[in-house]
Amino acid sequence: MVIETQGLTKRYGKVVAVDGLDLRIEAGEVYGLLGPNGSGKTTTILMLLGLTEPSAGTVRVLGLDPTREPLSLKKQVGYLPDSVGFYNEMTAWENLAYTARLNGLPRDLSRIRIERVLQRMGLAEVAHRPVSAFSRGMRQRLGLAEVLLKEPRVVVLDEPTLGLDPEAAQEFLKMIQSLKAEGITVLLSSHLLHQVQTICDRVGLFHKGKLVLEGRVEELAQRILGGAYRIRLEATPLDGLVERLQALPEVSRVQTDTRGLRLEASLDIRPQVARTVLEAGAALHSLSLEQPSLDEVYARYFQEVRHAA
Ligand SMILES: Nc1ncnc2c1ncn2[C@@H]1O[C@H](COP(=O)(O)OP(=O)(O)OP(=O)(O)O)[C@@H](O)[C@H]1O
Repeated sequence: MVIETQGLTKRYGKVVAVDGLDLRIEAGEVYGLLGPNGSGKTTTILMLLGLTEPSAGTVRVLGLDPTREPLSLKKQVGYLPDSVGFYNEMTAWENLAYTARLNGLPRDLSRIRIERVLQRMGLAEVAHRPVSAFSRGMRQRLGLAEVLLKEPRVVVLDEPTLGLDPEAAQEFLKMIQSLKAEGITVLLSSHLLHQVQTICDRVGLFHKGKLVLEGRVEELAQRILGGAYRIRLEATPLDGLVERLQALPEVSRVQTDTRGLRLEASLDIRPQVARTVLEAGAALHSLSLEQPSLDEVYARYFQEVRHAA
């Protein structure tokens, strides 16, 4: 087990930021800590890194106690905080060289590694430009390059896609995923389930400091939402459409609301939906894939729990 916590708890006065967390993450896993603002993700990360001390419970990362052995831990665990600070007037290369020096890397080795990480993060061409000219996406990639300089065994990323446009976010997620191929264990936090679900092996959903749901993404989406895909459409007239759409084998439910129809389906069947609407003689005004929000997953989860009780 690369990361293991038992009963991990952090209190700030009366606030219980993290409440009795039992987390087990294996080598080479990409694990997503998910949850709304204030649910305890950052506090958990800080305890895993030894940057804040637990109020109760135990933490082991690579077998080390982060509070007692912070230096050994820091050598093997890379951390990308939600906002990375660079020296703006320095170039990407100079920033990395500075970090390498702080990490005590010999000059020759540091040169080789800097080349490698810049190349890998797609920053080789801008290596000698000042960081002040970098976009948020480039800064994040430089942040990850910096983390990879020490060739860590574990990488922890706090809200890595925050503030990135969808394309930059996808690109960055792919880079994170590529770490897995090298056997690096990745822990990332996010409140965007739909964004991270493509790269995580497992996710844990936080709610008020507690891990309320954990598992493989497909299982969760399938289990909690009954269908991984939400399709929204506007068409006129709606008469008879609900029945026709309901009859599609992939569709598990159809709902009408003020904006039109909403389907849940086991696959992305937008082409079949379009065909069905047109065959019904209706006009199709819009058709899109809706991503389930994390709140919805929670809502459904609690509904299910109540129902079971
Ligand atoms: N240093 C602190 N002092 C007091 N309370 C804190 C401190 N840090 C966090 N908290 C509280 O602990 C709870 C969990 O916060 P945390 O930052 O871990 O959540 P989060 O899930 O990371 O949220 P976000 O998505 O906003 O980053 C919140 O209620 C927060 O207000």
